[in-house]
Amino acid sequence: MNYPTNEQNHLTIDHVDAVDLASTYGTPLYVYDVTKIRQTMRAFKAIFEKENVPYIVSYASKAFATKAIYQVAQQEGIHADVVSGGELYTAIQAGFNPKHLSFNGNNKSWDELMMAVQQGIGTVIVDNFLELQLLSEIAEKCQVVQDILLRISPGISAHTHEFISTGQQDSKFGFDLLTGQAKAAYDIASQDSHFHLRGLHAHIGSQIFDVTGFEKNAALLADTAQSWGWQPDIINVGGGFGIRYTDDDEPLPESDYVSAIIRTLKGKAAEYDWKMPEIWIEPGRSVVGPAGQTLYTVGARKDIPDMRHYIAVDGGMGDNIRPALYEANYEAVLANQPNIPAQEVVRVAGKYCESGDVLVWQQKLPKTQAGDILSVLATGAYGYAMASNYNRNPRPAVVFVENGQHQLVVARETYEHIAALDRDYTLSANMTH
Ligand SMILES: Cc1ncc(COP(=O)(O)O)c(C=O)c1O
Ligand SMILES: N[C@@H](CCCC[NH3+])C(=O)O
Repeated sequence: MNYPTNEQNHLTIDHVDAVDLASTYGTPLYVYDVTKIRQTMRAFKAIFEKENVPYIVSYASKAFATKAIYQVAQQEGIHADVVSGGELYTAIQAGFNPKHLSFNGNNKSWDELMMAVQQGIGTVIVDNFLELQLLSEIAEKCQVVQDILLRISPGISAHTHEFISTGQQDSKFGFDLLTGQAKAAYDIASQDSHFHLRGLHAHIGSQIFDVTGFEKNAALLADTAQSWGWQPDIINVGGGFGIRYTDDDEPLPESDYVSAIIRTLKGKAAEYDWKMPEIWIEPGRSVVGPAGQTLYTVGARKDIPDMRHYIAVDGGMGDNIRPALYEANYEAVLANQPNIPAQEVVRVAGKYCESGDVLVWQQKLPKTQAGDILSVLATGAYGYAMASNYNRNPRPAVVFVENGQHQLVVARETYEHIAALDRDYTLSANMTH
C-alpha cells in the first residue's frame, strides 16, 4: 500500500501532515477527511440522478453523530436518520432541517417521540405497536398529521456478523412480516387520521458485500405493499454497504449496490403499474468509515519470544470497541514514516485493563519506537460513535480536515468532564432506621 506523504515523509490526510495534527491536538485523535466524505455523499446521489429516479439519501448518523457531520450532510443535500433523542438534539443544534430527518429505533420513548414531533421531524419510521399508539396520541396532542414509514422485519439473513445482522426473522427490529404483524400494523396505520403512511422500510444488516440481499429486500418491500393492495410513495431499503478495513475486504463500489436496488424497484414499478416510488437509502458506515482514521502515540512494547510482539498505544477499546466487540480487523500505518518496509508482525494493543483491548490483531509493521505516531485506518464509523469512558479515560478529540486545512469539531474530554456528573456520597453507614 502506498500512503500519501509530504516532503518530510509524513503521512498526510487531505494534504495535512498527520504528525503535525497529533502534536497540535494531542493523541488519540480522530481525524476525518471531509473531501472524501463529500465525494461519497455525491457519489450516492449521482447514481440516482443518472438513473433519473426519485430518491433520498439519508445518512445513518448513528455511525458518527456530531454537529459537524450533520452540517456537512446538510451542505451536500443529504438527509439524516437519527435513532435517539440525543442524535435528534445534536442534529437540531447543528441547524439541520428537521423535515430532512427520519427517526428509527425499536423502543422510542414518549419523550423522544414528543420531542421529534414538536421539532417537526420529517418522518418517523415506526417499529412496533406501542409506538403506533404513542405516536398517534402525540400527533393528536400536537395537532399534526405525521408522515410515517413502517419498519418491516423482512426475514432476510445477510452474510455478516450476527450482532450487526438485523434483517433475519429473529430480530428485535420491525413488524414481523411472516406472522402477519406487518399487515396488522398497516391496517392500523393506514386508518389512523393522525398519520400519513408514506411507505415501508427494512434494513438487512451492516458491512454487507453482495447485492443480492439488497435486491431481495427491495423486491420484498414492493411485493408486500402490492399484496396489501397499496402503492407506497416511499421504499426505504436501509443501509449496510460494506467498506474496506483491510486487504481481506473487497467491497463493491457504491454504484453496484444502488444500481441493483434501482433496477429491482424499476422492475417492480413496471410490473405493478406503479408510479416510481421514491427510493430511500440509509448509508452510515460507507459515508464516514473510510474517511476517518485515529492517530495514537506508541508507548510500551512487550516481546514474548517465539510468541508475539505487543505494541501498546495511548488509546484502545474506549475509542474503538469494534475489535473487542466483533473481532473486527483494522490496518495501521506508521504516520511518521508510512512507506518504509514492514519488518515485524505485531499486535497493536490499547491501554485499557482488558486482554481483549486490541486495535489491530495482527499486522506486519515497520519497527516502532515509543513516541512514534501510529494511525489506524478506516475508523470513521462506529468509532467515536461507540466511544466510552471505560477506565475513566477521556474520549479523544475529533478534527475535520479539508483541502489542507483543519478544524477541531469535538474537543477532547478532560478529567473534569469525566467527574463532572459525580456527586459526593454523604449518607452515613451507621444511620438508624
Ligand atoms: C435502520 C438502519 N439504517 C441504516 C443503518 C446503517 O448501516 P450502515 O452503517 O452499515 O450503512 C443501520 C445500521 O445497521 C440501521 O439499523
Ligand atoms: N455498530 C456496528 C454496526 C451496527 C449497525 C447499527 N444497526 C458496527 O460497528 O459495525
